[in-house]
Amino acid sequence: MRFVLASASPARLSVLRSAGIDPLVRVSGVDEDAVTAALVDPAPAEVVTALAEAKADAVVGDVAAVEPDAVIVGCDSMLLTGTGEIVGKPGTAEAAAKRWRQNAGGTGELLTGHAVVRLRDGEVVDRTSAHLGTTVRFGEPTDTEIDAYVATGEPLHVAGGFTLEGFGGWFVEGVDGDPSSVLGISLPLTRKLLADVGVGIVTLWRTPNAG
Ligand SMILES: Nc1nc2c(ncn2[C@H]2C[C@H](O)[C@@H](COP(=O)(O)OP(=O)(O)OP(=O)(O)O)O2)c(=O)[nH]1
Repeated sequence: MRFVLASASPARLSVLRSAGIDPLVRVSGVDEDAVTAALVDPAPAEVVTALAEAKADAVVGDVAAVEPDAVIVGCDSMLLTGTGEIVGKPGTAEAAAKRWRQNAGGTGELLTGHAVVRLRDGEVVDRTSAHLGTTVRFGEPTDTEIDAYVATGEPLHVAGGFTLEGFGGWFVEGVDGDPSSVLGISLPLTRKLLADVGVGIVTLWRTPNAG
């Protein structure tokens, strides 16, 4: 059975590879704004879960044609700020700097939606989804540090404008909860969701002597 990651995220791919999975990557190209706009007064967790489901569903046809027996995993991460705002990737240097000035010294909750779709003989036979929140405690970078961090370009393209394991790590005091979920995919939650559709994660691990 093949593990399919319906994501362009290098972080998600790295987390999975480090944990013994060599996914087939299929980028969904989902219009996240359109999916979100179709939701009626959604709670933040509903937004990330709906987006994860849309991403997984978007690649079912392509995957079924090449891997009729597969599990497809889609994810979406956003930051629920201390002021109750749900934000994605800053996209610009100005937005990233502003995000850090607002985050500094406070906490936020990094929400990651997860969706799993199981294919057998090219047909969807099961699906499940859930979200996970991880509390992030932000440090207090100086203006000089914020400017330098933004100048790396890193915060522009990640949810909430920070990373745990990259340049952002200097400015994150800690997390309460699953750190892999902050990187973009929760390993323990994905393990549970795979079990819910009858797939044991250890059956998907690369064999020890694989090249
Ligand atoms: N390396 C790293 N990336 C992070 C961290 N926190 C969030 N991210 C990344 C993971 C995702 O790539 C991105 C969140 O954006 P999305 O969930 O929309 O995924 P993305 O657009 O990257 O790809 P996708 O929509 O799944 O094809 O932020 C972190 O601590 N470290």
